[in-house]
Amino acid sequence: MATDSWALAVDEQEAAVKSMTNLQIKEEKVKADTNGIIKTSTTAEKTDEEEKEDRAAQSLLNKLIRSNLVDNTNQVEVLQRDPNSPLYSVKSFEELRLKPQLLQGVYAMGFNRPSKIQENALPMMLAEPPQNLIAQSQSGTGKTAAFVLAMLSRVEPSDRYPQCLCLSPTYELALQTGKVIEQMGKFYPELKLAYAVRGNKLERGQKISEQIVIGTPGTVLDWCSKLKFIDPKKIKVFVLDEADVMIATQGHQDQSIRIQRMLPRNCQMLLFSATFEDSVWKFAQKVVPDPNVIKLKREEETLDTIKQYYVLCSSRDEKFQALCNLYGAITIAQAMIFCHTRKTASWLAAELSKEGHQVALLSGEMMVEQRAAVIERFREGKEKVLVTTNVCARGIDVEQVSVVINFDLPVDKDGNPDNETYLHRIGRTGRFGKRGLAVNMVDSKHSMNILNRIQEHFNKKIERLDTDDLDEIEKIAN
Ligand SMILES: Nc1ncnc2c1ncn2[C@@H]1O[C@H](COP(=O)(O)OP(=O)(O)OP(=O)(O)O)[C@@H](O)[C@H]1O
Repeated sequence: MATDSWALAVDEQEAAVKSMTNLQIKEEKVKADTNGIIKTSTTAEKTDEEEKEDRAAQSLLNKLIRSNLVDNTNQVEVLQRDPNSPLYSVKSFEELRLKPQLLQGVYAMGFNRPSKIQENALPMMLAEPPQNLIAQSQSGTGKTAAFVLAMLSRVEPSDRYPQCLCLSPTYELALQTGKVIEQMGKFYPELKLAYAVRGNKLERGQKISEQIVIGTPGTVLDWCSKLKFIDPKKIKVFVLDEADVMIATQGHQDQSIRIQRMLPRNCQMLLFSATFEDSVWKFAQKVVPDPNVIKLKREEETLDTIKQYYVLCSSRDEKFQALCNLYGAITIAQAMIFCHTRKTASWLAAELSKEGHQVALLSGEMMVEQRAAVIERFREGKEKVLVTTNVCARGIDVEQVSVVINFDLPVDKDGNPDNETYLHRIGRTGRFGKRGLAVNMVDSKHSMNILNRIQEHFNKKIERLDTDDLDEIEKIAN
């Protein structure tokens, strides 16, 4: 499969960033910090809640760091457009009767069997006549691979015009999906892919010959209407990926609907989303007529297998001291330390480094690629401790983390306990029956009150821990 040279340049740039050492990143951070202190503290003093959550960045980050499927034991929920037609599901890729080149591509990617969502979604997407589908499941469950397989199955390589159109919310996400298309289609040398993204300028009056086009709504709309590079009437498969991220971006929703209106009636429409709020569902119904619907619930997080403690302190410095006392015990495994603000996270990482501990800092000020590099190193165990803020670490799964320290307890913007975040931070440590450890730092009456309310909410006792008592620390670590 051919790749445009500019796309290659982006790849190279990305690879260069990925290969940056953590030291470089840390040095950059230090520079940024020093500048920040001299200049102003406005960015540093923002709380987590004030930081605008950037869904596209979060989604890209997840894609960059993910190397395999996330585990999910929930049942897939299927709502058929025609409830009387038989429901097919497959347990192997062979059963799908894919073209041999495609099956080869699937195996070359190391896939042995379909993921949970793929078991049901693939037969539906590949059925004749084509059926429309709305699918929702959390990130990392195999949605991208599923629709890429559907597009590659429907495309006719000898026809030299666009037949499949895929919309992504951002330039970077489009490139990531493009990579999957290239990997899976690598035994199809005649198949070509075009990127309809800003900066990819074509000559006016040109018609593109690539069979698959992936791009962002604005540019795709221009290519279909104003510039007429694509004849929308010839599109057989239309994919709208990351619908929840898409509608969070101003203008994308309208542009997507306008594109969809130009497509022929018999074009297969597929929409994917990691979450399914009402707004996403309304949008999905506008762009996908007569859909089948597939949903896979998130894996539930529980506090059952987690030992929870709190440490009573009277100031931030005392919290730091308590953390240092605990340090030996927590670094037996890998630990994540959560702070409320970027400023505290930077301070804490710097202080721990001064003590000679090797820690990684994940901060909202970093570029997505830098963040991915930090997480990658942490996953590889190059650092055993990761200091971060909640916004930054939301949705990131690092399976081997078994210790979570709440340097600051999670609170919402009104200062009330944020139980959901507490569960999400801690719950991940005890997954798949593994035992986990959570330590909460409490430094005021107010935070003690928050802790009590968290205990009440989950109806689980959080034990007091004395970090000066070495025997006790030893006990919790084992
Ligand atoms: N059947 C499979 N067997 C093994 N690995 C798979 C399979 N399907 C997908 N994967 C891998 O699992 C990871 C997650 O898959 P994919 O990116 O398709 O998930 P997703 O649901 O689209 O996630 P996101 O919402 O973040 O885009 C990828 O590394 C992908 O290569």
